[in-house]
Parts: sequence; C-alpha cells; structure tokens
Amino acid sequence: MKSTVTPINAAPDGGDAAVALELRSLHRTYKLKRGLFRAAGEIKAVNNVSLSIRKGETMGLVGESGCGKSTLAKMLLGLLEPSSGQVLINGKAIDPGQRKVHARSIQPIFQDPYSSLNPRRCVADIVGVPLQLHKVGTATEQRQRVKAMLDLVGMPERTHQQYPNQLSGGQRQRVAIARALVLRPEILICDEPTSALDVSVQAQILNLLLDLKAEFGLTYLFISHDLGVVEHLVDRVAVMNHGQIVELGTREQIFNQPQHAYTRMLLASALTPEPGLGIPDITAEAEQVAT
Ligand SMILES: Nc1ncnc2c1ncn2[C@@H]1O[C@H](COP(=O)(O)OP(=O)(O)OP(=O)(O)O)[C@@H](O)[C@H]1O
Repeated sequence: MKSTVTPINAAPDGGDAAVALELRSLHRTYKLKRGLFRAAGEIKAVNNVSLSIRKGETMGLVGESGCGKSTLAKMLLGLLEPSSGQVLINGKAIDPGQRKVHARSIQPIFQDPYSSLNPRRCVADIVGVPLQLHKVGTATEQRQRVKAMLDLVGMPERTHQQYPNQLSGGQRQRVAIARALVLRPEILICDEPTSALDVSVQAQILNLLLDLKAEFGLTYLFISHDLGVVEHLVDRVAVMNHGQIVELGTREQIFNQPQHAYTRMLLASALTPEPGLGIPDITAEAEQVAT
C-alpha cells in the first residue's frame, strides 16, 4: 500500500518552470587549527545540501547564526570552493575558478552595502565597473545602461556623481542592487539585504526587489534570519540547521504547518513583526528620493 505520510523533505518542487539553480550534495568543511582550549579538527559548515530553485521562484533560506547560510551563498557565487558536490546554473555545472563566467548569471546583494561599495568611486562608476570588466558595449552604451539602471532603482540623477559616504543606507543598497543587475543576471543571491537598514527603509528595499523581480523575471535565493521578511517575500522556504536543510516546504507549509521540531522552535522564537512592517508601496519613497 502506498504511504500517506509525506516525508519532511518532499516539498513541492516549485512548479513546472525549468530549474535555474541546482545544488547537488554540497559539502563544505573548514579545518580548525588547534587552539588553547581546543583540539585540531574540522567543522562541517555545509553538510550534504541538495536544493533546486526554479526560474522566477523566490526561495527563502532561514536558520540561526552559524548554521552555514553564508558558506552556502559563497559557494553558489563561486567565491568558495565546495569540499564536494556541485552547483548548476541552468543545468550547467559551475567551476568556482570561473567566477567571471558565471557572474553574468548570478549576482549577490549583501547585508552591508557600505562595505561592499568602493568608497573612492562615484555611484555611476561603481555601477559601470561590471560592464567594463565584462566588456559589455561601447563606453557610450555603458553610460546609458548605468543611467537607466540607476533610474530604475530610484536613484535621482544628482546622486550619480556622488560617493557612497554621501548617500543614505537605503540609497547605498539601491546602488548595490543596480550594480548587481547591470549585467542582467538571472539569479540574485540576497544575503540579509535589509538587516543593516532602518525598518522603514527595509520595506522600501524589499518592495524594490519585488518590482525588479517582476520586471526582469529574476530568480531569488533570499537568505535571512528575519522570518517576518521571509514570509512576505518567498514562494518556498528551506530551513537550515547545523549545515543541513532540515525542512523544505512552501511558505504556507513552513509557516502554518511546520513539520520539523527545529522549524517550530525557530518560528516560536521569532519576534512578532511590528505592526506596519508590511511592505508599503514604493512609489511614495521613490518620489521622495527623486526630489
Ligand atoms: N573561514 C572559516 N574557518 C573556520 N570556520 C568557519 C569559517 N567560516 C565559517 N566558519 C564556521 O562555519 C559555520 C557556518 O558559518 P556561516 O558563516 O556559513 O554561518 P551563517 O549561518 O551564515 O552565520 P551568520 O548568519 O552569523 O553569518 C560556523 O560554525 C562558523 O563558525
């Protein structure tokens, strides 16, 4: 007789769209040197993670600090070599040594836009660098594309020649988003993209990410410890603990019927979002920035 019990990891696979990003049995081990109170050893930061994200899908990745989220993100971006396993983009395995090749398909947005923006370059130059590195178009075309991208993320023209230290936190994150999108990648890895921002600005940036997803048909992996934010944004959620995905499900399954004890613990310990943290329309803020 067929079992009626659904295994924990047998979540819907995200629909019929083609798989944009696939992780196959990814492992990453760090060697630990012997310390004063510690023997030499190793830590399995990512331990046999397999996951498929479909085109146009937003996958949330949640878990406590130290569970391996950033290590996983770095492997997806080709910044860190897996100990074993594979990352595939559109069915093609990526080689971490070929960062430049797959930078055109997959780009990051990090938590702290200030440290990820070059303080000595103006906004337009920061966004233009990827086009120069990848030799996309003529100098005139590059300038046009930079301007169009900055307009799209709500950066008024007067800010294009300014430097990161002259911008607000939200504006810096807009610049980081413009830089991430200027090569027209298909996949964005958003690693806590709003956690360094004020609550009101967080909502504006999340709204912007939603608008851009619709505009470009993007696929997102959205990494966050903030379950309130995740619940607003994602289609499916992967719950990570001690380097492993312990539960995978649709947003409704994870938030309404969590199966794994760790997921239940995470949800129970999450703070209730403050009233008004819902995502407001971005238009008002974009207008404010533009004036
Ligand atoms: N370079 C490293 N060398 C040794 N151990 C590391 C290294 N980088 C991370 N770790 C360890 O690997 C585990 C996973 O770390 P990771 O930064 O991926 O977690 P995280 O979920 O992103 O945490 P956070 O949300 O705090 O950034 C942790 O135990 C961490 O201490």
